Amino acid sequence: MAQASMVFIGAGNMATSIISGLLQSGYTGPITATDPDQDKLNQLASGLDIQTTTDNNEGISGADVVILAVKPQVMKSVCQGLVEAVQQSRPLIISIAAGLESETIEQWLGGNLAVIRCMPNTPALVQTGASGLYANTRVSDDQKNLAEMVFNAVGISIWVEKEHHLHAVTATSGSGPAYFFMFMEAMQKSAESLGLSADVAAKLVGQTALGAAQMVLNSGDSAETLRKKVCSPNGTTERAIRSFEQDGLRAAVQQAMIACADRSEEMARELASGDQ
Ligand SMILES: NC(=O)C1=CN([C@@H]2O[C@H](COP(=O)(O)OP(=O)(O)OC[C@H]3O[C@@H](n4cnc5c(N)ncnc54)[C@H](OP(=O)(O)O)[C@@H]3O)[C@@H](O)[C@H]2O)C=CC1
Ligand SMILES: O=C(O)[C@@H]1CCC=N1
Repeated sequence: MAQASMVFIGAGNMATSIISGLLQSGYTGPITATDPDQDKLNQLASGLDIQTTTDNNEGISGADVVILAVKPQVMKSVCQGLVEAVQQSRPLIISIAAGLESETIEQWLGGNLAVIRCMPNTPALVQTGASGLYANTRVSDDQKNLAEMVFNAVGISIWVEKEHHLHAVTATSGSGPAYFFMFMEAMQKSAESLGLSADVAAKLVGQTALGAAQMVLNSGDSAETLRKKVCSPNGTTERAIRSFEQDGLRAAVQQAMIACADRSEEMARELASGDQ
């Protein structure tokens, strides 16, 4: 495993997930995290072999990879504060911000830089993340391998050839965990109203989601085939599935994912024009 020196700018949820995953996967290269909040940094670093600083420029000094993990709305000012340092050392830049295009980030950092854009998701926290990656033309094969190593440490990663496909990745896996959580919330509430305790409902729903996901990934059958295998003719599942179909579940999912991808595109325009 390549042991590049990495700095995470912004020590929030996603950076914490990725750093934890990297360390658990056996990565021993130097890792630094920066954040304005010293308490947050202390909490992150307790028990972990990483460096921390509240000074972004101090953090990126000597780094091979700079992972931008701040909210999209503060990214411009963060990048502007790093221009001089990155123009001198030219590290690989990886942004995980939703919506924000690689060209915009490259411009904000002064231009002529290798930039990878990544759309990860929160299951990275438990090493079952799914990340979409896009590289601009300045990124070398070694740098691509390094980025893959970072995100494979917290799950799986896939490359997209065209940057606009990241809007679809955002609508699928970036925001996707929230859809499943919502479905699980609804199932838990219904199970409770059918008489189960909250604890039992949560356990059964969580284990069922885990089992279903593992079957989709490992059984070799499609989700459609697996669904049909649960449905006994004129049985209970068939009745439930018919009810979902009648209530328009498929159309509702499609509408929600289109709305998500549209918002991702809208954010890209707003951020590039400085409207946010
Ligand atoms: N959450 C998710 O499911 C996903 C998020 N993303 C993207 O990941 C990025 C990070 O999201 P997330 O981890 O949830 O956000 P968080 O708010 O948890 O983390 C961002 C961190 O950056 C800190 N920060 C703010 N300003 C600066 C600065 N000038 N220099 C250094 N650090 C700073 C924030 O501090 P403070 O809180 O004090 O402002 C915060 O600790 C976002 O761009 C988001 O679009 C991508 C995929 C999924
Ligand atoms: O909601 C958001 O904007 C971020 C990006 C994908 C998941 N969370």
